[in-house]
Amino acid sequence: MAEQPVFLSDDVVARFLSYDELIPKLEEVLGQFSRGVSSEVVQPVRSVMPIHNHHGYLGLMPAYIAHEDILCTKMVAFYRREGNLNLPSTQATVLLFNPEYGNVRAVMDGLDITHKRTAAVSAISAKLLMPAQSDVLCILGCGHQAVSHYEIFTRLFSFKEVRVCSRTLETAERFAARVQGPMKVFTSAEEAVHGADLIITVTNSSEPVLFGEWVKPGAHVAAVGACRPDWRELDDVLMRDAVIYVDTREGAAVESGDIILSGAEVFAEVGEVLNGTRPALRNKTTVFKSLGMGIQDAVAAKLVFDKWKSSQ
Ligand SMILES: NC(=O)c1ccc[n+]([C@@H]2O[C@H](COP(=O)([O-])OP(=O)(O)OC[C@H]3O[C@@H](n4cnc5c(N)ncnc54)[C@H](O)[C@@H]3O)[C@@H](O)[C@H]2O)c1
Ligand SMILES: O=C(O)[C@@H]1CCCCN1
Repeated sequence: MAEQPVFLSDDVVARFLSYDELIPKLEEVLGQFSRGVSSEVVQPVRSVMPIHNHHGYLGLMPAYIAHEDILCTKMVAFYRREGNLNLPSTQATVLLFNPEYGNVRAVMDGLDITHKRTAAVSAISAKLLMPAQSDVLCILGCGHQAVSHYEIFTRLFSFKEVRVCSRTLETAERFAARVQGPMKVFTSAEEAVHGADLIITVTNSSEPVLFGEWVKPGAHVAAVGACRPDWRELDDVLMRDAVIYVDTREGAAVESGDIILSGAEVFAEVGEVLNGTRPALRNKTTVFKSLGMGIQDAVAAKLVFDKWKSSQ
């Protein structure tokens, strides 16, 4: 008889998921994905269904990684929260399967996985694309993703200054109280961005929050929000002037309003840069447009499950 699934709550997942193990696994799987051998890494573009009554969407993100025999799917609900900020903007559940039988081995809360793997992939892109001398980091948006991005970026790189700015001063100050470490809170996004070498956009805005004329030439932008074809975080000037990198070309062509509506051309997938088949143009202004991939959740879920299992 098939084993019964275990449920791993968010705090258990958080305890077993470390960036140190996650980052090399993500680099490996992003490279494999971009080699394009479809039988090795299977990941269809996620299907996304609207939840009309609540200004939300439900995304289904299946993935199979053949050589590691990982079969997984994440279900993620995400919302545009205009008014009630007490409601969460993202909820996620990850199912890890036994690929041979098809039964579910583990049901995991998917929030910590989503926060860490997204920040880790942005850090991988930054390692490849940010200016060699990067002194100033600027984070626009002060929610959950801002926290995980702050954590990993300040751990991996050393900045002379970290700036944050959100839609309201209150959310930026709440963020500053929540994370450990120095930062300057700005009330103007334009002032926060001025002179920054590395800019992370992690907002739930559907209108541009970052404008090309503010961005220092040669800077790197990791753009994490705007995951719908009619949502924007970046304006046309930035999209036109920068070299555009993505996690998946296929996903970007279907889901990224910044790419679709600006008509910008995608230069490369981050996996192609990791594989050495496309260059990292560090000296140019670069944008990494992140949308999130099921394979990223799959490698994270397997790490968590294996560690949990060996702790039993
Ligand atoms: N690319 C990926 O893999 C991936 C993964 C998870 C989440 N996301 C997306 O990342 C974004 C952030 O997610 P989160 O969980 O941190 O959300 P969150 O709701 O916790 O935080 C969003 C933050 O954006 C701020 N904000 C909204 N409009 C703004 C504006 N115009 N200027 C500055 N700040 C503004 C809000 O005040 C809030 O601090 C969402 O769009 C989410 O869908 C992407
Ligand atoms: O890949 C993800 O997990 C996210 C969830 C929210 C919307 C965008 N993509």
